[in-house]
Amino acid sequence: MTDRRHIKEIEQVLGGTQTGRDSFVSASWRRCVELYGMDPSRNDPAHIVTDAELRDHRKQAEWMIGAARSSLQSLFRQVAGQNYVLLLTDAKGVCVDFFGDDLFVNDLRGAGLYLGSNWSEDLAGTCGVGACIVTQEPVTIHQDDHFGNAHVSLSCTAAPIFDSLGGLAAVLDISLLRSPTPKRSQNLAMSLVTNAARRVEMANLMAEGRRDWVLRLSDSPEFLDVDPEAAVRLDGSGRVLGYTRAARRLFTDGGTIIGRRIDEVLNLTVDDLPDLMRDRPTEDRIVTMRDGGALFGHAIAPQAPRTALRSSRQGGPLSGLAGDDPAMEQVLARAAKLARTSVPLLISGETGTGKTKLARAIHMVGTASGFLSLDCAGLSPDTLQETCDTVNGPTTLLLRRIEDLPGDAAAALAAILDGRDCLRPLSTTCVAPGALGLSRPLFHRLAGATLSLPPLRQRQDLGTLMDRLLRRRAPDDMRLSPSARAALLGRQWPGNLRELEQVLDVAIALCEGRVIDQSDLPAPVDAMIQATEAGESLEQVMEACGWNMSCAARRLGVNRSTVLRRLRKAGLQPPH
Ligand SMILES: Nc1ncnc2c1ncn2[C@@H]1O[C@H](COP(=O)(O)OP(=O)(O)OP(=O)(O)O)[C@@H](O)[C@H]1O
Repeated sequence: MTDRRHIKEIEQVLGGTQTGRDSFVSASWRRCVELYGMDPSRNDPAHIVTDAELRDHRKQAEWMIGAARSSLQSLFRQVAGQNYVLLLTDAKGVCVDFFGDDLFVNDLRGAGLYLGSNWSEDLAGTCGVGACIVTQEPVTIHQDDHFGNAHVSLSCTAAPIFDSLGGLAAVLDISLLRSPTPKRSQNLAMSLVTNAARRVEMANLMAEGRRDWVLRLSDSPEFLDVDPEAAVRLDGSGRVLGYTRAARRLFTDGGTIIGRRIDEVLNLTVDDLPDLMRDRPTEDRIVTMRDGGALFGHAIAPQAPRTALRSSRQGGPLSGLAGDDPAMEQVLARAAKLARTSVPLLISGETGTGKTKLARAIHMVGTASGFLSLDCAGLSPDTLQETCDTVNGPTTLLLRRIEDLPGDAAAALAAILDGRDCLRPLSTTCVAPGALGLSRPLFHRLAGATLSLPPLRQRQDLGTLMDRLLRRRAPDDMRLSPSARAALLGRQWPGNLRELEQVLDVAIALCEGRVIDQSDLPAPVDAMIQATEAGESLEQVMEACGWNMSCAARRLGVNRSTVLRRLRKAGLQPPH
């Protein structure tokens, strides 16, 4: 487009005519004339700050340059040989870092695509960086989208980078000196630059967050651990300390995000974060949102000493494991004191009492930064050795179900523990410690102290645990009817907390409305086993239940319509 046509189009846009330009371009042209008093016919050269000013800008942006470096390098490798230039500018538009082909340095410098150039809109007119700073959104300013004639050969695609408090910190720009005419030729550049900006925000949040929980979130399980979409940094009570831009989508009301509690928007509290750590399969780390959506979560535990989480009474992972139960209080108080030592711990209790969960919480409160988890059943000495060879610094070694450890692996374990002081074993077992049958040397290397978890039927905090699990696993306002609650409180729970979780999951799935009733509860495992063992016929069950469908359904562990169907099939009818 000639200079004259470009100027004419700007005049038309100012006069209110739609010329087919993107609206954010027209808005920027208007600002250039009406706000900054610019003249499109002037051929202003690039604005370059002085060396002293550049030093100041770079110094202020030092942390961002550090966080962005590796993302910029990898982005530059991706576009190598295609004549793209990468600019990192600060929030004022001054280029503080630069990657370009040395062959074109003079051309790039002349066009202002270089260190120290100032691309703020009030100086450079409509341009990628300037428009991005004003709109705080990714933009492509392609060729004659630029306001001044000096820049109309450029194509610039820019994405904002936000600091963890939500303020604009920098702009990442990818530019071409000469590009194909269609604007859509830059769609790929847009996707590259927005992804790179997201990674820079993530790197920055991770670098800040070593003393806090970080919860990373992704729509798809494949990318969760390698390239998550969003992240929040949380304090010990689950309040947001920092976030990446993409995490704004969680807080849809548009208010301030810092200081908000994560359980306002997600069905989890900070006590649930250990369940989202990397030792769990990705598919199991589903986080449901209060609005009904679901995401995959990856929780990263604090790495540095966490003074705020030291005792179970002060909040944190240990206190979240129990409500008001005297036996659990004693176990957790003991665990809190032992957690920060390097004493090997043996945690015993029936299946599903929460031994693994307690071990993770102890790791969280302790000082070791590394965490390894192994199931002992079928563990080979080679796998054990290979896993322990990855250790680099103080590490917790969680050994699940130590009673199942094969003999040859037991010998290897004793040797490994002898050779590596940095490994702290936390073992779990369903067998009483005295009956474990481990060799004496290995026993002493594993059980410096023991912790014994009570079965759920003996705990006095069953009601609190039910409420917490329901809040975590069910939609917002789902609750238990008084009779369902009483029925659950009266059960024996041979499968302990695991069984409780499963019973609630079934009830939530079967419940039609918002109130879980007795008929939504699966039959107690014991009753099912007894019914099968006693070989009760359908008729006997019906008689025992006074022909009450709901009662029979519960006793058989099926729903009412199944009972009805079976009755019809068996030709049974209630006695008149
Ligand atoms: N205090 C708790 N509050 C809520 N849920 C819990 C609690 N403790 C454990 N759970 C849940 O119960 C289930 C079983 O817990 P965990 O795996 O820790 O038990 P375990 O004693 O190690 O079981 P096993 O001996 O069978 O391996 C898990 O899904 C866990 O999230």
